Amino acid sequence: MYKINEVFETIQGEASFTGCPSIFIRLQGCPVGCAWCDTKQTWHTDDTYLVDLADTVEKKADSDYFANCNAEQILALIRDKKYQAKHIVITGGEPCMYDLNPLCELLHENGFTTQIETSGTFEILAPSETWVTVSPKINMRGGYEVLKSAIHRANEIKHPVAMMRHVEELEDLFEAAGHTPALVYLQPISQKAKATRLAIEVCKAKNWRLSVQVHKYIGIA
Ligand SMILES: C[S@@+](CC[C@H](N)C(=O)[O-])C[C@H]1O[C@@H](n2cnc3c(N)ncnc32)[C@H](O)[C@@H]1O
Ligand SMILES: Nc1nc2[nH]cc(C(=O)O)c2c(=O)[nH]1
Ligand code: SF4
Ligand SMILES: [Mg+2]
Repeated sequence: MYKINEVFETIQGEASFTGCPSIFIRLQGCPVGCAWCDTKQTWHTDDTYLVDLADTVEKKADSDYFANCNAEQILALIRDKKYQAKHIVITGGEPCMYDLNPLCELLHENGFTTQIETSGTFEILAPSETWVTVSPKINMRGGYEVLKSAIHRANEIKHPVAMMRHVEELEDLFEAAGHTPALVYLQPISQKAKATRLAIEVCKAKNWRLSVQVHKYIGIA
């Protein structure tokens, strides 16, 4: 069973797939606790907040209600909504708290591509065709070993930054993992001007890329 916080169709606003029409599946539950997290409503998994799957579709505002369902029910919902997007982003919360193989395999069999957004603090259980965006949460839950293997699996890194220390921690992680992925994005935390300036300067210096959460600038989900 997957706990679904919300399902909606939008434009991917972050990293390599920016601009790609996408169906977002936001899973409930995250024990990592980033102070600046923009989806704190997904942290808990208290079943007193259970609703029907239909009530998680295109929520008008962030809420901590969620539905329990299986992969077939998610596919049926997406079919029913007649969404045009062929790319599905599974985010959270922390989606890798779940085994994502059954869900991604079913979506692939039905002609969708999949992407997951993960903190790298849990083992990544997803097919090799799934595009994995790792946003490593360093010195948080899970420990360095899990994070290091996530760096090797990642198709891209997307690292939230506000201070130079965040950049240094990322470089230390690449060093410890013995691997620097080809695609490294820096994402300013909460659109702060100082964080954005830092990200721009570091991207130029290291030939990394900038990810600015386009959806927040244009006011879409
Ligand atoms: C909400 S998280 C959910 C997926 C997963 N738990 C993770 O952290 O990757 C989705 C993405 O948003 C980023 N993010 C969360 N809050 C942010 C903020 N205030 N500013 C910039 N990026 C943020 C995360 O680092 C991650 O890349
Ligand atoms: N448009 C849009 N793009 C996104 N990319 C990653 C998101 C996330 O919350 O994981 C997100 C999101 O919430 N909305
Ligand atoms: S790991 Fe992701 S969902 Fe969890 S607190 Fe951090 S940013 Fe939020
Ligand atoms: Mg978001």
